[in-house]
Amino acid sequence: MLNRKASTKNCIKGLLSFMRPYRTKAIIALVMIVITQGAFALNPMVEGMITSQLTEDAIAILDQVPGAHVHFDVIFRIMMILMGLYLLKTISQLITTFFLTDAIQGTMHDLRNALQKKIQRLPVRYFDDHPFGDLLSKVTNDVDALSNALQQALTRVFGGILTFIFVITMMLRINIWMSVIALLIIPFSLIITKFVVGHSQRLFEKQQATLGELNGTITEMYGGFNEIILYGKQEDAIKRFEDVNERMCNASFKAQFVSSLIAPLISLCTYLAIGGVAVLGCIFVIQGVITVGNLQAFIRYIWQINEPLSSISQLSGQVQSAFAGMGRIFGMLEEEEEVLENPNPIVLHDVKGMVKFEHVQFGYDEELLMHDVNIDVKPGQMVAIVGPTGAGKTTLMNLLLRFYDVKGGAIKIDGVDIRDMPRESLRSLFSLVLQDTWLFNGSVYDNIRYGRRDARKDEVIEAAKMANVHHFIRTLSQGYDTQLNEEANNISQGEKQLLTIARAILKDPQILILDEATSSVDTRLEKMLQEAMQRVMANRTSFVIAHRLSTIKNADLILVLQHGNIIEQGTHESLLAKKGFYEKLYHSQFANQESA
Ligand SMILES: Nc1ncnc2c1ncn2[C@@H]1O[C@H](COP(=O)(O)OP(=O)(O)OP(=O)(O)O)[C@@H](O)[C@H]1O
Repeated sequence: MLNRKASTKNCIKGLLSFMRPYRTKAIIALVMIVITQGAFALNPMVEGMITSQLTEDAIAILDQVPGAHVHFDVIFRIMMILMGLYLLKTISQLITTFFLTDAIQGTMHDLRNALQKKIQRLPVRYFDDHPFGDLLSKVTNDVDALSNALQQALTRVFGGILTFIFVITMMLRINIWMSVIALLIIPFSLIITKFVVGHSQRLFEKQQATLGELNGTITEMYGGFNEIILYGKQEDAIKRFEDVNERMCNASFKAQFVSSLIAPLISLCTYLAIGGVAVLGCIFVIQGVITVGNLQAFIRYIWQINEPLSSISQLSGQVQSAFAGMGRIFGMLEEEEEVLENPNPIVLHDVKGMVKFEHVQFGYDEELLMHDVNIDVKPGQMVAIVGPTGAGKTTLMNLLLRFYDVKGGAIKIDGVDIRDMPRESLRSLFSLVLQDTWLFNGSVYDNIRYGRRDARKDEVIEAAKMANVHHFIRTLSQGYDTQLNEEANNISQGEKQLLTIARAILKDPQILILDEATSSVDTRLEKMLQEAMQRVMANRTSFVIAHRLSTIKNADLILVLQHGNIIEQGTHESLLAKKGFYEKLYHSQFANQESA
């Protein structure tokens, strides 16, 4: 499934609703931008007044007009006004940055929180089609792109528009014909920008694609670091990397070079306009139509409109990527969430742990994987699930946890359909001990306590003892305070599993789901694991995806799965006596453990 993309209208509506709590700050920032640009536009005019005054005084002195002198008092007053304008511009710019940054970062903070909350409410099915890297990219890169564009676009686009309005007004006040020449820059700049952006866009796309390739190569190399060394492929790896890196360098050079042509080309137009205005302006000064100061101010105005024009291309790229990011962000926020069908959900109390699958039908897509699954588990029973790979063992557990909904029939716990229970309350009945143990960046203590947040330290230690992991933890440099790294690769697979068993014991769930590790561990650890598993399973309904002979032999009920359906069920002895599929599976998968 592709990423859902929100329409531009919905993106803007969504963004405005996220910005609403910060509207006062945003409005203050916008008003400050108006003041900044106003002050900016007045500067050349006032500077020109000084020049005009000085020229007037100089001419009078040269003409030996009686009483002629330099009017320092007037010049001083104008300079005071000028200083006031500089100060006003600086202060309003500072206030703009403060309020705008505050409003934008607040909005981005809320947006990231909303995305995170959304991820928690999305059905598990959503994650089948949306890779982790993609979700990560939405919460980080897309939000960042939006934040940068807002920060830049709001000040520069809004500021740029105001500059145009103010500056053009001032130019027209000075002289209409000079304005016509100066404003010719605008259409020429737009033509140049369109032409260059058209070319650079394709080059940037190529650069992004090569960047993706480069990232992919790096991820692949670090992911398979051990294998590359093992097969002696370091030279190949370096060569492949160098090849992509070379292409990246070429692509980036072309994209950057072509796009950087805009600013000098627009400046060239500006110089030509200045040339034209200077010639015409001098004639007008000689004719007394305008003052020298006005001519000076006019030339400064031309430079003022050059700046926003030159930054159009840079902004257009940023705005485009922000819109792309917004489409993905708001598209995800529009995704359908998990819904609870029953308006009056039933919360179970004093759960006994009776589990029933009644004529369950299920398929991940249109095609059914399970056609008619019936299971009846009594409270406290240990159920072993066996079957070849892809038979549907994990799927059975996914249905029990309601990660997916059945397409027919029902699953009941203590006689209540799990669809009638709130999802959190259903899932709180379970503990999972999986092969792919999930430990997070934090202390050993925190990792075990994840099973029950309010557990005391002595309870955590007790659970660790029950899980046979206490002694191991004591051998770690900082005991329970030892930090596990991100992938917990500073401890072994078996030890990780013991820690998750301790977590499950601490939670004391009504029902346990356990996926036995297929990888072999040393005999001592194996024995510790076995004992710990026995303890955690005692007196509660447990489902074990079984890989060990001892498990199937001890099971109260064995479910034999093939192609998604339960083809046989019973105890080890009864199933062996049947001489059916289980017997074959037993001989191929389990019997060899007898001799081991
Ligand atoms: N999220 C999913 N989307 C689509 N098909 C899936 C999904 N998960 C599993 N399947 C398919 O459903 C079938 C049963 O898979 P399941 O993971 O339940 O098997 P399993 O018995 O647990 O296998 P294994 O022992 O290898 O873990 C397989 O054909 C698998 O390809």
